[in-house]
Amino acid sequence: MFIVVEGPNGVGKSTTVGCLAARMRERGFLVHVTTEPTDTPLGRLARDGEETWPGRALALAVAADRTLHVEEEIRPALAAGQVVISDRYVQSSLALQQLDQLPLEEIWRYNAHVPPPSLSCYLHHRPDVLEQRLRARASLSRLERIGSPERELALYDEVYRFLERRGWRQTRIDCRDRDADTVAALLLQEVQR
Ligand SMILES: Nc1ncnc2c1ncn2[C@@H]1O[C@H](COP(=O)(O)OP(=O)(O)O)[C@@H](O)[C@H]1O
Ligand SMILES: Cc1cn([C@H]2C[C@H](O)[C@@H](COP(=O)(O)OP(=O)(O)O)O2)c(=O)[nH]c1=O
Repeated sequence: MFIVVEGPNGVGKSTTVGCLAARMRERGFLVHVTTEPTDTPLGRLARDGEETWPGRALALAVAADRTLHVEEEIRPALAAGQVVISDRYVQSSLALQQLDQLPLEEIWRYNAHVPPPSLSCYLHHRPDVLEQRLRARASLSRLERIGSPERELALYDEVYRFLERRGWRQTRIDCRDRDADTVAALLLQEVQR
């Protein structure tokens, strides 16, 4: 089982992934948690380049990192019988690289070769709450500065419809008035279904 958690900056992806992993481990699953960009030389290069590179270079670097992530980490963990939960995957590129004016079809071409997850979980929330959370951060990345929670939510909605048409298994969870563990419990129900 390969589960990905997606959504705009500050929506609670990392926190929810932690809660979902804990709930699954309690139920006896072997869980491997991972994140994109990865904590590898290629992933760190993409993170460092985000501030200054042209959008297309960043899109390609992130797609290269994802390709290696699949081959060297995700597939081996799945083959070993682990459940893999990734904080960000293809949807992040389809949404975020559009902030750099790249067309959706071009971003899709860079990512079309990686396997679809068993389930992609899109977390969403009210834009004003996300804005408040971003304001609490010490610094913002370039993409956080040029985008906005409202724009990111609109892009993720568009990407959700785009992937529906391509037959991806997805679920969309409203995080309003739900703590991270409640969101994780809802995700687990979806996973079990
Ligand atoms: N469901 C939730 N309800 C309230 N606060 C949350 C929830 N999920 C996450 N948070 C808080 O929101 C902030 C951003 O969460 P984080 O997991 O870092 O988001 P992301 O990984 O999507 O950027 C953190 O301070 C976290 O504690
Ligand atoms: C996964 C992914 C990340 N990124 C960029 C967005 C962010 O600026 C940067 C780091 O991702 P982010 O999830 O914001 O990392 P963290 O919260 O750990 O700092 O990578 C893309 O541009 N496309 C992608 O597909």
